[in-house]
Amino acid sequence: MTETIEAAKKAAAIQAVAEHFDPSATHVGIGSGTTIVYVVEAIKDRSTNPQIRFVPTGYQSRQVIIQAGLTPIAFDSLPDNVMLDVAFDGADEVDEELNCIKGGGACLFQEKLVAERARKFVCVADYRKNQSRLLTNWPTIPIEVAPISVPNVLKSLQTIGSTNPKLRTTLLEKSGPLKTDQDFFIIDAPFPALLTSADVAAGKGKGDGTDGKWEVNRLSQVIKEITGVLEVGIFSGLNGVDAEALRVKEGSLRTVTGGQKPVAVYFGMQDGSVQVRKANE
Ligand SMILES: O=C(CO)[C@H](O)[C@H](O)COP(=O)(O)O
Repeated sequence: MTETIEAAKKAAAIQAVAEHFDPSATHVGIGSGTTIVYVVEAIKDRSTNPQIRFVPTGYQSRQVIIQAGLTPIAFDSLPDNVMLDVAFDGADEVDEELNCIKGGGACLFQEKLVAERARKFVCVADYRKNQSRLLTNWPTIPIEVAPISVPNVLKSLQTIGSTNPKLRTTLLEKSGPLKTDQDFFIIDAPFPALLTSADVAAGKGKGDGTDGKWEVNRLSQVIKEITGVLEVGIFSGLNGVDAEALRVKEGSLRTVTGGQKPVAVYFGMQDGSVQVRKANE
């Protein structure tokens, strides 16, 4: 089982890198988790530009870059006019519209910053993450919160329909809440499976939570508005390519339009094949 999963992650990583990593790229975002390790290995095999710099999404991600003999650069030292050519990351669950749940490994805030800064954001995952709706197999939405706000946020989440949101603790329960790279906490909030925007358009629900059902984007916005929430582990909205097109059209700031959704997700399957889900297909 573990061997099949690891082989699936590796196969997906190799194909994603072959199709989206240009060896002449100058700046590349690197996400967090176990799958990203295979992505970095594949990049290392292909990279020909000694000047290339890798932007990590946290401590673990930075270590993966360094251990591969590649050069990290901090997100906040990127010059204003520099976009990442591409960013790769894992995901905990992905729906039909390429909305993702992330944060299973307690990284989500820096992952979102990096995804939004990339011209192309590409996700790599194994078959367990491939679902038609979010919260099918993955049980909760990870939410990064300021420690002092935990009771308020838990109460607000219950008000909007999360049955039993919980503060994430370390594996050793006695050592208390798990801390993120920002020294914040993570709350894991269960909700019923989320509607896609197509579900709402097709009249399968309003998606505003009134009947207990939330649409992905609506839920993400409502959680983000709770005081004390730094970031929500739902990556939705536009993908980087569409966000860039809108930014150019409107002359607006990139961060206004977002760009958190991947342009493509590579799923390593149980039989060794790779299934690719792309935007606008
Ligand atoms: O969001 C993340 C970390 O917070 C990871 O990208 C996500 O949890 C996937 O991890 P893995 O590749 O180990 O399955």
